[in-house]
Amino acid sequence: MTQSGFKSMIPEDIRSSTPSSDRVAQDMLHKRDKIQERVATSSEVEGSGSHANAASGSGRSSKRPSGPDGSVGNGAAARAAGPAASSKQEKPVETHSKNPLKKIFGRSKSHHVDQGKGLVSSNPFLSGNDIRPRMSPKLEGKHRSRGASLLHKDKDKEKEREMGATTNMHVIKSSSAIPSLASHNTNPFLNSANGKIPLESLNIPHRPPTVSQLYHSPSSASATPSSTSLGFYQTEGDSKGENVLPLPLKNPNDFLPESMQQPSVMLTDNFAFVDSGRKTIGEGGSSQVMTVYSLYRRKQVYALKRFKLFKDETPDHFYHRCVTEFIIANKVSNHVNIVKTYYLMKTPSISNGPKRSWAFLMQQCVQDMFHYTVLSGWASKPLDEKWCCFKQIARGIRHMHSLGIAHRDIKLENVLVTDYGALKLTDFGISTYGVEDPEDPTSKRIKIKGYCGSPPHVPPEVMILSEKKKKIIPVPKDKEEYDPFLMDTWALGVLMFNLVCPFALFGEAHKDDSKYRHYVAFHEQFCKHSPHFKKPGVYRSGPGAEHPDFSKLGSVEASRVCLRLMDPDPSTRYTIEDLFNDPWMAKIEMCFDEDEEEPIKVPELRKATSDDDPIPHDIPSTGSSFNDEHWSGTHSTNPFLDFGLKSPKIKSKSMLFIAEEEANRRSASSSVQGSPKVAFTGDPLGTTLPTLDEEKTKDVDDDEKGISSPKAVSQENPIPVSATEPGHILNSSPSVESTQPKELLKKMSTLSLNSNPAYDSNITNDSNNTSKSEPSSAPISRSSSVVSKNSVTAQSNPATLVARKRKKHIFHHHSECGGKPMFSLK
Ligand SMILES: Nc1ncnc2c1ncn2[C@@H]1O[C@H](COP(=O)(O)OP(=O)(O)OP(=O)(O)O)[C@@H](O)[C@H]1O
Repeated sequence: MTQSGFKSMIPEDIRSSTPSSDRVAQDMLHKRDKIQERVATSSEVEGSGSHANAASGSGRSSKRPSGPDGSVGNGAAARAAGPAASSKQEKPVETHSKNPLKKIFGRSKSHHVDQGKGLVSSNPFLSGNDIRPRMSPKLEGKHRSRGASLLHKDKDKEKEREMGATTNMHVIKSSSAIPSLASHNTNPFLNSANGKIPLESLNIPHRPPTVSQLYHSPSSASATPSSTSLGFYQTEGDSKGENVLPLPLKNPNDFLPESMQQPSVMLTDNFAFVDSGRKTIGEGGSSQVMTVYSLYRRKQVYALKRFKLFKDETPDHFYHRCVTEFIIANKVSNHVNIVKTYYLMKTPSISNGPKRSWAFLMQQCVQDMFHYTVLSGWASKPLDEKWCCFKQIARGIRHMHSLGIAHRDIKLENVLVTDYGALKLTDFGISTYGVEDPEDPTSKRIKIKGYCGSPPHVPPEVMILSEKKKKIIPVPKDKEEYDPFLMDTWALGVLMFNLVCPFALFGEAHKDDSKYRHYVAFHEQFCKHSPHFKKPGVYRSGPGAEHPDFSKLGSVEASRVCLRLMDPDPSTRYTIEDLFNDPWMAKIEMCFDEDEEEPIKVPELRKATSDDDPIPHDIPSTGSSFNDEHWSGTHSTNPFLDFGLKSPKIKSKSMLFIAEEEANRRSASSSVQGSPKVAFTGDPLGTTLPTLDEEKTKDVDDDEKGISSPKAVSQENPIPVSATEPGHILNSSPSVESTQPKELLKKMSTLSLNSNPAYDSNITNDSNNTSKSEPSSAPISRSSSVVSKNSVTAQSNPATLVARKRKKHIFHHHSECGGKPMFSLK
C-alpha cells in the first residue's frame, strides 16, 4: 500500500504528529513567520543575559504560551491547576458517570524510589546508594517525594510524611473516584505532615568513566550521593519546579564512557526545533518531549526528550541522572521493539519555551499504547492483534534482559507506537543492570533492594518494600531484595491483562489491598486444583469460566500465560525465557517481524562546535566511533529502510559534496540574515550564527549564547579530533517517508474515542484506596480525565486527540514517592 494510503488510515489528529509526515515539515515552514515574530517579541520581554534568565525562571514559566490543552507551555502549572480545575468539571461525574472517559482505566503511578541500602552484590550503585531519584508529578499534582531512605535511613520518617502528604494531595485532586473513595479511606499515611527530605549530592567525575566505573566502582564519584536536598522530587509538579542549569552547560562527553563519545554534542549544530520548541508532543515527570528536524533534511524529524532540572536538584545530580539513563537507553536501542535513542545533547533555552538543558535525541513515535487502549474501539479489536502487541513488548523486554538490564517500569504508558506499526519500549529512567558486570550480560545475576515502579505493575515482593507498606507489614531481612527481571515479567502480566481488560484487577499487589487478596486467593485455589500448573515445562490450562476476568483473555492458554506471569511467588513466576518457551507464545502471529527493517534514518551529525572554534566545523567522516559501531546495523544495511518498498539509491556524500552543500547553505543562510536578528540577542560578542539556518537562529535565546551560538557553545569542546561521523554523512540521500501500512495501525486508526461501553463500568478507584474498594475487577480511575479541566473536551473530540495526549502525560504514572534509583547500576 502506498504511503498516502497508509496515512489515511491514521486519524487526522494522530497524523498531524506523525514523525515523518510532510505535514510536520510544512507546518514548520508555514509557521516560520509566526515563530520569528514570537521570538522577537519574547526577546524583548525576556531581556538578555543568562543569569537574569536563570533567576527569573519561574517568571518565564508563567509567561509561556499554552498549547491547545493549555498545558504545553507550562506543564507543571497545568498540573498544579489541573486538579482544581478538574474538580469543578468532574465532581458530578463521580464513579457512576455514563461518560466512559471518566472511567477508563487510568495510567499507573510510578514510584521511582529505591529505598533499600545495599545489595547482595557489592555494587554500590545497586545498593542503598544506588538511588536514582525521580519525580512523580503526573498523578501527584505538585509534589513527589524521593527515596530519602535510600540514602539516609534516619530520614525515613520525614520521607514518609512527605509521601503521605503527597499521596493525599493526589487522591484529592486527581482522581475522578475521589469523592466516593475518600470517604472510605483509612490510609494512615494520607494525612501525614509534609516533610523535607535531604539528599546527598553527587561528585561528578572529571573524566569520562567507563560503563563499569559508572555502575560498579565504589569510588566512582559519578554515582556517589552526597549531601543535597531531595526537595527537587517534591517540587517538580510545581510550575516553578524546573530550574535552569548554570552556564556553561557541561559537555555530555565528559560524562560518557569513551566508547560512547559523540562527535557533536550541541543540538543546534545539526538540528532545529519544530515550532521553535514551544510545542511538546509529550511530557513526563522528568522531561518534555518535542520535535526537532535535521538541518540537512527537514523532513527528517526526531523526538527530543529534554530533561528538567528539578528545583533543588544539583546540576551534578542532574547530569548524572541523564547520563545514566542515556547509557541504558542507548545500549538497548538496537532492537525493533525498543525506541532508538541516538544522542545525548546540550539544548539551548528558547524564549517562552524550554530552558537550556540536556536532552536525548530519539526516534519519533506517534503515541503510547495507553492511548490506544483507551480508545473506544480498542475493546472490539481481535485478540490476535492484542497478542501481537503483547509479543512485541515481550520481545523488547527479552532483548533488555539479554543485555542484563531490567526495565522496572513496564506499563502501557511506556510503550510507544510508531507510524509503521512497531511497538517500542521507552523510558529507562529506573532501568537497571541486574548482573554483576554490566559489560558482561552473562555474569551472575544480582538482586536489588529498594522500592520503585508503578502499581499495580509492581510485583508483591517489591511492593512490600514501599515505605508505606513496610509500616503495615515489616519486611523480614531475607525479603529485602528482589530479582529485577522478575519485576518486569510481573508487570508484563499486568500489561497483558490490561490489553484486554480496561481495568485493574487490583490497585497494589499488597495484602492490604482487598482486591489483591482476592486475586491471591484465586491464584492459590487454582494452583491447588491444577497441581502441575506451575511445573516447569508443563503447560496446563489456565482459568476459563472460573474467573470472570481471565476468561476474557479468550483462551485457557492465554490465561495460563497471564497467571504464570502474575504469579505472586517470584520463585515460580515465568521468566521472560519461560514466556517465550510457552507454546502459546509461539502461536502468536506477528504483525511486525523482529528482523523487519524499520523506515527510519539515523540522524546526521555533520557539524560540531567547540570552545576553540565556535564556528561549526565538519565532522570527519572516517574512523570508528561508538556510533559507527552502535548503529552499524542501520547504516550498513539500508538506512532508509523503505519497509519492503524499493530502496532509494543511497549515495555516499563526498567531502567535496558536503563542502559545496555547506557553501550553499551558508549563502542561503546569509540571505536570510537580513531578517530580524532575534536570536542570540544576549550574545556578549554580538554575533549571530554564520552557518545556522534561519529557523535555527530564531530558535535560540539570547541568554543562551553560551550554548546556542557557535561562540557561546564553545564553552567546552571535548569532541575528539578523531571523532568520526558514523554513517551520518552517508545518510544524506532523501529520507524515506513511505511506510507500509500495518494492519495494527490500520485498525487502530479506525478507533474513535469515548464510546467504549467497557469503560463505563467498574471504574473507580485510586490505588491508595484499594483496600476499601470492592472485589471483582478493581478498576482504577483515569487520572488524566480527572486532573485536566481540558481533558474532558479533548477526549470527547477526536480532533483534539494529540492535545489530550500531551495533557495526559502530565498526569500519568507517577506517585508520591517518586524516588528513582539514581545510580542504579547504569
Ligand atoms: N520518542 C518519542 N516519540 C513520541 N513521543 C514520545 C517519545 N518519547 C516520549 N514521548 C511522549 O512523551 C511522554 C513522556 O515521555 P517519557 O515517559 O519518556 O518521559 P519521562 O519524563 O521519563 O516520564 P516519567 O518520568 O514521568 O515516567 C511519553 O508518554 C510519550 O507519550
